[in-house]
This record gives sequence, structure tokens and C-alpha cells, in this order.
Amino acid sequence: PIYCAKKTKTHKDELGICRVLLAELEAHQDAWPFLTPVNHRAVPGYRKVIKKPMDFSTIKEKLTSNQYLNLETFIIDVNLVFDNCERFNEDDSEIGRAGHRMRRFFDKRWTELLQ
Ligand SMILES: Cn1cc(C(=O)NCCN2CCCC2)ccc1=O
Repeated sequence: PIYCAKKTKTHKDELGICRVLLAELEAHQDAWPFLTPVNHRAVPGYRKVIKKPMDFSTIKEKLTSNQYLNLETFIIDVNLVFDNCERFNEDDSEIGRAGHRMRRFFDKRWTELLQ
């Protein structure tokens, strides 16, 4: 098109995209390590090493209680899940590999949804 205005997204539009993205993350077969908060009693060292724990159920609670200002603050929390995973797990481990696959899936999906 000759004239291509950037379509701004309202707060409502962005939150709708967050809901879609979170549902797809939760449904992914590699989501199992990230669905609920890491049990720091069962995982030695986790509480000491990971200063800002985050998981998909916590993100869902924040989303439904309107704690995300926009898509960006939501993406920051999702990336925190994957950054925590990389910090605590070997790349060559079940959970480490799941984290890399989930991050790759997320990056692809939110860029697709924003095009
Ligand atoms: C993200 N992450 C997760 C764990 C973990 O053990 N999650 C529980 C996985 N189980 C699945 C069925 C019951 C619980 C450990 C380290 C870590 O960085």
C-alpha cells in the first residue's frame, strides 16, 4: 500500500495478545518445568541463586489481576522465566533444553503476532 500507518495497539489489544501467548506457552509440550513456581525446598540452592523467581502460573495471576501495564512488561516476565532457567540449569540437561525450546517458540510467536 502507498500509505501504511503504524497500527497502534490499545491496552486491551495488547492484553489480548498476552492471553493468547500465555495460553500457547502453557499448552506447549516442553512447558512442564515452568507451569508452577520452582519448589525451593525440593530444589537445593534455587532460592539462593535465583533472585526473582517467575513461572507461567504467576504470570497468569498477574495478567488476570491487571498487573501488566502493556505487552512489554509481560514479555519481561516471560523472559525472566527463561533467563532463570538458563542460569540454574546446564544447557545439556532436560530442563535446560526445554527452556531453550520454549524461548525459541515464544520469540517466534510474539514477533508473528506483532507483525
Ligand atoms: C525451571 N525449573 C524447574 C525445576 C523443577 O524441578 N520443576 C518441577 C518439575 N516437576 C514437574 C512435575 C512436578 C514437578 C527445577 C529447576 C528449574 O530451573
